[in-house]
Amino acid sequence: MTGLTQRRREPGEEPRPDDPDREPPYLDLDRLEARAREVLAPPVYDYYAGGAETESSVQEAPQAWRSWRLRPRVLRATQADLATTLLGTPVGTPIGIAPWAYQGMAHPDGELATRRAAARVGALMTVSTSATHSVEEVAAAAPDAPAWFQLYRQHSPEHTADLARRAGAAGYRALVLTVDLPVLGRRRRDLRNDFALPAGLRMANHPAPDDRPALSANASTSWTFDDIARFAEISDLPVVVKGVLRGDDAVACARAGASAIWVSTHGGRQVDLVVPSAHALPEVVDAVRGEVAPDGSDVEVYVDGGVRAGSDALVALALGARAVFLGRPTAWGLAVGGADGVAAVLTGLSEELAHAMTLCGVATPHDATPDLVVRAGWLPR
Ligand SMILES: Cc1cc2nc3c(=O)[nH]c(=O)nc-3n(C[C@H](O)[C@H](O)[C@H](O)COP(=O)(O)O)c2cc1C
Ligand SMILES: CCCCCCC(=O)C(=O)O
Repeated sequence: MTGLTQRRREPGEEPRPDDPDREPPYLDLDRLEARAREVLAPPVYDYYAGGAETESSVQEAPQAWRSWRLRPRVLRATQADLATTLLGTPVGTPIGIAPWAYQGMAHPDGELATRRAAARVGALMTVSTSATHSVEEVAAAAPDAPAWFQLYRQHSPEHTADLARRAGAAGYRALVLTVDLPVLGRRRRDLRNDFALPAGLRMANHPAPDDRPALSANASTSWTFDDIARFAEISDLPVVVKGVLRGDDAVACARAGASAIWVSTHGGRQVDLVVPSAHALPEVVDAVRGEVAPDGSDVEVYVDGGVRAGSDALVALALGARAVFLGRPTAWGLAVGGADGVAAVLTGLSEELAHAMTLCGVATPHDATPDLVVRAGWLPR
């Protein structure tokens, strides 16, 4: 729309959908989510956005990062470099992609697009068991880029073990056991919508991929501590345990053979009123200090949940996370812009993190130490 027919926009007014200068707002994640909501079918949007029960944990997660304050170091003339290693694998940024299911609902290329985006920006992607492309198809989308495979226990033990083996054979660098889903959380939006995978999409790693399973609150996916060493052996991969929120559990996982602990509330989709990741992280980091992974290196700690800005990520690194993972922001990027959208979200937040690091006198992720943060005394703990 150009020329005389175009009404001048008021300051702060959103461009209309047919406005050609309507660039996707990749750096404003609330607006990006609003844009994704326009393009997604309502039950799909609800599935991605929603959480357990009242969703207070979904709301609280980003706020919890903001209950910390940064203490900048000055006079350091710092040029930030985001490169680091995760379980020995070099990555270009400590901001990675958390596993999230059914990406084909957001974009026809689904996980393939996300994987290509991660490869383009040097970020690590974790691929969900509940993917709409198979473990091998996603690996082949960017064969040289590092990725991890997230494993859910399947009804048949043989099928679960087979998936672990296939992940190893397809070149994934770690197996992520998600332990916070012994049963599915009570997600009121999905119950109300009777949510199921839309026709035409398949659960590609499922034994009967053309089933259209509804998310069932009764499907038990419990792991035990014994599974940690067992799956490391089956796959020949290091095991990351995802969904840990307590120091005692973190130590028990490390002693059972985990190479890394991933602090997560599953995006507030499992337990409502759960302690936010931003507050659980220090306890877990303290607890695993001195714990040794099977290869003799230190047990690493990662975190996700409500990370929406570079400063949130810097707080997480300062509290001891080696990497920070994004869930929903990458879903909104995929829905709005496919691989370009995911890459833009990752690049935007990584640039913000580098900027925050420079402003705080932090040269590398390893230089983000606990003295850099303090709890904001005037906010509820
Ligand atoms: C739509 C959706 C699907 C998810 N699917 C999985 C999954 O298949 N496996 C898993 O371990 N976690 C899953 N998660 C949890 C994410 O890995 C991650 O913990 C969470 O999204 C991080 O919070 P954030 O969305 O606020 O960034 C899912 C999260 C969302 C939003
Ligand atoms: C019975 C397992 C379904 C898991 C679906 C994916 C997931 O983790 C989610 O949060 O949704």
